[in-house]
Amino acid sequence: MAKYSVENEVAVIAVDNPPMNALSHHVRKSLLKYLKEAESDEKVTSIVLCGDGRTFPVGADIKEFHKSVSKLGPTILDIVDALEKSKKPTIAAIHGNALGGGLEIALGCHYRIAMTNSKVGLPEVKLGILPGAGGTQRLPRVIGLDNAMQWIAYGGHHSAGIGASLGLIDRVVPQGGNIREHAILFAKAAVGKSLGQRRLSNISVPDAAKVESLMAKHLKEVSKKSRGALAPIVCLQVIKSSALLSYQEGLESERQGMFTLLASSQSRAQIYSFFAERQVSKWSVPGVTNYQNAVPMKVKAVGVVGLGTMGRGIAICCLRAGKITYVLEMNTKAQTAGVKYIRGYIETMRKRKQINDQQSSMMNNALIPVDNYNGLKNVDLVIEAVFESMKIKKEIFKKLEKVCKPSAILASNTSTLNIDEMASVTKRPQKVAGMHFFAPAHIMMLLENIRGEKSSPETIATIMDLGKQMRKTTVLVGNCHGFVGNRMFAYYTAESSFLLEEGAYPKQVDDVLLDYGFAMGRFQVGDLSGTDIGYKIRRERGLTHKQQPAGTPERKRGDRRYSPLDDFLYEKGRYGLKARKGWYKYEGSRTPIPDPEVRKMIDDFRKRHNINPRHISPEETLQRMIFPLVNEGFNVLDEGIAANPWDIDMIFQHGYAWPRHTGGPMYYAYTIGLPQVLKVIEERWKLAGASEPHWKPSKMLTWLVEHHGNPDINDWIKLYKERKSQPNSNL
Ligand SMILES: CC/C=C\C=C\CC(=O)SCCNC(=O)CCNC(=O)[C@H](O)C(C)(C)COP(=O)(O)OP(=O)(O)OC[C@H]1O[C@@H](n2cnc3c(N)ncnc32)[C@H](O)[C@@H]1OP(=O)(O)O
Repeated sequence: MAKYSVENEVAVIAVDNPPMNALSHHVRKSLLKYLKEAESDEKVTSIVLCGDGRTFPVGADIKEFHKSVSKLGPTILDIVDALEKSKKPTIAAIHGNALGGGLEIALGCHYRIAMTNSKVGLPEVKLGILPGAGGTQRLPRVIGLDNAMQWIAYGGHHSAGIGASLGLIDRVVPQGGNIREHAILFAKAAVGKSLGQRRLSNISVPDAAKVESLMAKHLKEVSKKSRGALAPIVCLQVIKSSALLSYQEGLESERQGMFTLLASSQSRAQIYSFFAERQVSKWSVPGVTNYQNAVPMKVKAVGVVGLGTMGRGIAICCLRAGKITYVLEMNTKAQTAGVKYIRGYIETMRKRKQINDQQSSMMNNALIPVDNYNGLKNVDLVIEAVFESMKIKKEIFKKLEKVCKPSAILASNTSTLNIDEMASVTKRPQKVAGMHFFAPAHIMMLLENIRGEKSSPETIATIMDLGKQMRKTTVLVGNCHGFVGNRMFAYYTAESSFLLEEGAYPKQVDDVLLDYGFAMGRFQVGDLSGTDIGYKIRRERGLTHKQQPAGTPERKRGDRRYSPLDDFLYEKGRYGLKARKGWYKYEGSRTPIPDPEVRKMIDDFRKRHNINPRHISPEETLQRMIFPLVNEGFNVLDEGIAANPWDIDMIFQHGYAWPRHTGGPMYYAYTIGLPQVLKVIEERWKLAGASEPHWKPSKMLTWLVEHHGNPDINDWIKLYKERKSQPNSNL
């Protein structure tokens, strides 16, 4: 709804639709009604449009998309038109955020004033759509084509100050000012002034002459940054119309563009992702506890054990979240290097204006290096971040048990190992959990939190809350080898090496993944993170080529298929980008170049094993990489290791850079259709057999297909659990 009042001859229309004042159908109706009322009231001389509560409208109601209610009039465009056509000056009074359709109605107003700390932007591209209420045509007319392309094709939020410097915001109201009062004064002063040039649809695009070169520049950038995504490209094409066509023709092109994008599976996937991101914080452990009833502990001081790459990144996350951060590293050289890195990073953030001087000195003061376990006696929570070895981790947990106060939570940053086994060496298993950060920890958005069998509700609530304070997408999962992300990802990696054995080369596989939308292929990523990482993990598990007793078949571990190609690569000193050679070679830049030496290694291997290389199609490559991972995703759901398919999808989007426009592996499977996915998995299982158990069709996937075909992704868990809980379900 909206609220209407008249103050000192100024009509004030305040949108009132908490929490974000989204422009839902009932809001649009009420807005248009009050606009007409203000227009026809002779006592009203000008009109202010604002938001009640937290913010100016943040856009269309995303929940209405793909539903018939979104089409019910009046549309946002009807409101924008009414505001612009008004004979009385209209002023948008912005506080909080004016985003998407919210900014578009502000663009319909003749003037815009904004609080200094408010943000403006057209982020629709992130939902796989475009600004559909004239924003693609008005924004370039006011801030120029180049800026509008940048704003719309990337969907960033911008400060009111930037908006003012580009002519979008007419006045910035300083901190502490009352936006409504300022707007009323502004509106009074605007009465009687000509509105002709204030109507943005009347003016022309200032840098229209540069349209072709700007198009080329932005198209190149978006194709690199959002590979495979449709929306940024359609946005650019539609913005181009603002420079070449009349306003009305441009609007028609916007309408067509919106139609195309709304019909695409990409917009559905991105809208799903928007809600999934928010949904994961509403965690629950069925029958035990959930985000609403568990109370987090207050965490003032955190300890980080180990100052390697992970420890450093985690310490930065803790400092940024305002924690006193004790970093324990007993090796003096490693400690000096680690502390230098952290302080250097704080300085970089200050220089980039991500933090101010005061925040920088607070973070520096809060960083406390210690060189023995006693130094951790006052912390509320410790995160162990040492090498991935159960033996070492257990020793650390025993020491922590002795020195840390009884209330302290002991967490491990393990990426694969059993949390319960670590908890078993302490007297406080209820206070033990996993906090799996992804490298580089201070950059990657994901935190995969692992609840142990005995983790208490308070412990779970505390690690989830800490993730939120670190501004990470924080997902709660259960305990098993590799948890959710690495357990599923293992099959993606394994299949990629099997593809090399059978006929593909690294670039061929990577190209398919790039076409799918990944920013980097599997082998490029391997080189970037270092081929030594995987090797050390396999060595810890006794799997590497060199650890096998004589006579062990090269391509088997136990009764399972194994590809030793990754081991051979490492043993040749090809550690990846840092060694300038890995799956690719690197000559003076980070550009991967296919290397004949790697090709020979693969060819020799095939000859030794009498493998006749065959052509592997892009379709087969993609299916072989993604479907086993999806199949394992269903096992993970079946076992309750992940609570919902969107938990898995968020792990992959934020931890493994899975292309957002596909929604993630589980949503992608839903888009393809579960019956089709199952068919491929079943065919492969027949071919591969017991030595490749990752192709064994998941019970949950099979049951869903048999009984429901391709049910809505929101119903998977409900349908399956209902059936599973029935007696004699055999599930
Ligand atoms: C013919 C078509 C014509 C015009 C089309 C226009 C297209 C659009 O306008 S699309 C929408 C564009 N706007 C956005 O994408 C902004 C979306 N919102 C956000 O980015 C954030 O919510 C935020 C405004 C930056 C605030 O962030 P934060 O403070 O972290 O709050 P959240 O947890 O994100 O949100 C709280 C709560 O509000 C729900 N919500 C937010 N925005 C919308 C929305 N536009 N529509 C519906 N619901 C929205 C969000 O889901 C949260 O709900 P919970 O139930 O509490 O999880």
